[in-house]
Amino acid sequence: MVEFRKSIPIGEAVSRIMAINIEGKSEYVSVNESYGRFLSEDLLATNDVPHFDRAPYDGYAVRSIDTVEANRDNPIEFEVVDHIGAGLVSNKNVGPFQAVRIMTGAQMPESCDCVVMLELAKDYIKDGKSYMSTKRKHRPGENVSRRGEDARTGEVLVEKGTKINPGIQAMLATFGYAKVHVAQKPKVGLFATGTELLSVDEPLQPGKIRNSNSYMISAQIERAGADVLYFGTLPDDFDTCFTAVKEALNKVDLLVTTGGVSVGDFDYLPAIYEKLNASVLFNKVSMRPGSVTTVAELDGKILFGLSGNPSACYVGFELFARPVIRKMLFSPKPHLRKEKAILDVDFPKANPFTRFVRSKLSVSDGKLIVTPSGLDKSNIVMSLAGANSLTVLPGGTRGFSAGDEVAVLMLEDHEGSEWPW
Ligand SMILES: Nc1nc2c(c(=O)[nH]1)N[C@H]1C(S)=C(S)[C@@H](COP(=O)(O)OP(=O)(O)OC[C@H]3O[C@@H](n4cnc5c(N)ncnc54)[C@H](O)[C@@H]3O)O[C@H]1N2
Ligand code: MOO
Repeated sequence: MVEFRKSIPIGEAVSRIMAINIEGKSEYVSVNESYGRFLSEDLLATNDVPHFDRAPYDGYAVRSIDTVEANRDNPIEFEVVDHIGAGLVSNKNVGPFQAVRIMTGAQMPESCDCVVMLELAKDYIKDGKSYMSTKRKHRPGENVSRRGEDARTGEVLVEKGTKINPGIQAMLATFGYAKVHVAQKPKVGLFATGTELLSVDEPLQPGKIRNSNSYMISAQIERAGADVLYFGTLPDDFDTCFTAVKEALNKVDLLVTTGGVSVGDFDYLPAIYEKLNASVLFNKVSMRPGSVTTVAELDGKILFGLSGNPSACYVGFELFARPVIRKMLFSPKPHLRKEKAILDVDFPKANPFTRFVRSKLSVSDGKLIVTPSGLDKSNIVMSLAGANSLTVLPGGTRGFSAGDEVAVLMLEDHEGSEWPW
């Protein structure tokens, strides 16, 4: 007798998972190791940037008031009293019609309020002294990079939960964060179940296939920002699977398995959850692919029983496991980014279930266009490589036509452009 399963809408399934009280933890790592990690605290400016007025050009620092009379027919002469490069500070008190030759990045002398660029100055020696002259009137503050123009002390510059990119790396160094608080990477355990599974280096045998889900899901776990603890493959044997899952749970924050969740004679995951006394959040979702996805919770750990069918497995991970990982990484928006796009092909057949079609999103004439990246069946592997998105086709009584506007979930990878742009 096949057990009865009550199918729930995808939104309800996601809500049940996200309602589990599971929190991320923080750790303190060197800035050298922080690229690609997620901030576990807001990033604050610890000083003004720049923290002194400075020259943004090579030139002469002068008092703007001394240039008021300068014009094409009336060059104004300045005595050059000092010469500084970036990193040096002039201690000269610059008086009327005096100048400091200053290089880009150097701190402005106290009494100067503008910089005459080298290109607008003529320099010469007279009676053994250095002079320069300019024919250009300068405004107060002209060619000066002001203290605090880039950032002000105490400003929140980047919010908690943001992935550290090269620009944030620059900020961290700018503010002297030799170490930074980031989210600990959740440890996600992974098993692939199935007696039919061969390893990547084995030759094909009758009735057997190579295990591709482990490699796919490992990459998805890493793309989401977590660490993988790969426990290998398991045969379709209840006792072996039960012991392996039970032991693995002690070592991980989340556990992903692929295969063995349907109603077949060797689909043991549902029975394993029962014997573990885990509370099953759902075991059927009104979606394709991934309808058999079964998710349970035990002692604050979530067990994701993903389908063995590769496309169903892929979609199940992105919709159900990824947001939990991102939540543990403090992301305020843990779900896949949603955009609207124009469908490029017809889906004439109505389907009672919401479909997540592996698809390729591209921009054409300023519009987002989406087209399937291959065959739309749950056992398909090949459509995944070219997929940068999942097209959402809500279940209902009608099909969809080319030109319809649809929701698209983005999978984060962006293709480059041809040259020239
Ligand atoms: N009578 C019914 N049969 C099936 C139902 C149903 O409702 N009633 N659901 C179908 C749907 S939908 C799906 S999806 C599959 C899901 O089955 P399982 O998740 O239990 O997965 P398995 O049976 O173990 O495997 C399915 C398929 O995927 C291949 N596979 C498994 N593991 C891997 C791997 N690591 N790498 C690559 N391929 C893998 C496996 O060989 C099977 O071909 O059930 C339907 N049946
Ligand atoms: O769960 Mo199956 O993947 O609906 O296709």
